[in-house]
Amino acid sequence: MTLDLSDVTLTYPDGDARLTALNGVSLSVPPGTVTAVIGPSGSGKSSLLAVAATLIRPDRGRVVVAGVDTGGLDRAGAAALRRARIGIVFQQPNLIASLTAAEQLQVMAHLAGRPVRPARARAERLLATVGLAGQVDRRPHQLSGGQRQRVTIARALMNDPAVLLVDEPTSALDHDRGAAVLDLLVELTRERGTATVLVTHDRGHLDRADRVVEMVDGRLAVSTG
Ligand SMILES: Nc1ncnc2c1ncn2[C@@H]1O[C@H](COP(=O)(O)OP(=O)(O)OP(=O)(O)O)[C@@H](O)[C@H]1O
Repeated sequence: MTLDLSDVTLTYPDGDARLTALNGVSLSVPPGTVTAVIGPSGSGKSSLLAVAATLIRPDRGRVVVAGVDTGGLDRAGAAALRRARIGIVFQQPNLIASLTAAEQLQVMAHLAGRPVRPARARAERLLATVGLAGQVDRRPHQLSGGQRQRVTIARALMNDPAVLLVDEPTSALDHDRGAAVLDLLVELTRERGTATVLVTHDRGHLDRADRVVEMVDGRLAVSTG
């Protein structure tokens, strides 16, 4: 498995007590597959992604990314693993206003310590893959909402991640554009062999996923497919 969470428990401080956001969650995601995570607001979906992304360390349990047990990493080690092996697409396209689409991707190469100039060609290829061949030199304000989300998907793939974590990618899009973005994510997952986890409220698109799991009150309640 490319992504393995076993018996993960995460709590947050809550006044004098602790709030349990994840309660003994286990999830394994094979390469080249999409696991959709659904569940009510506050059930722990974003917390699950944050733990898988190594952005938050769980209180208990194991998170293994591309064969690396992240429990043994310090902050710098986790950040390096994240940059090299994990692609993240957030709900809102968090692009840098002053940079062109290609430059948004080149920054990722720079952050991973790779040379920026050769990254240009790779950025252009990836943008073409997500249907933005003609938009590489446009800045975010010159792109539609769907195009901006495509830039963030291409950016997440820039360093060839093993794990792709996607939080509500269609929430800002209408039905057809949302469907197109999800089709693209499934296609890229198959082509690149990423272990993809997709948090979504949108039950209309679930048939695209290989598996659907449901979070309820910090637990993985139902698993289908
Ligand atoms: N930084 C934090 N500090 C304290 N409590 C938090 C923090 N982040 C989340 N929580 C709490 O943890 C629980 C799970 O939150 P989480 O954001 O993971 O849920 P979610 O399923 O992603 O919700 P939504 O669908 O509304 O985004 C909630 O009760 C939330 O209030």
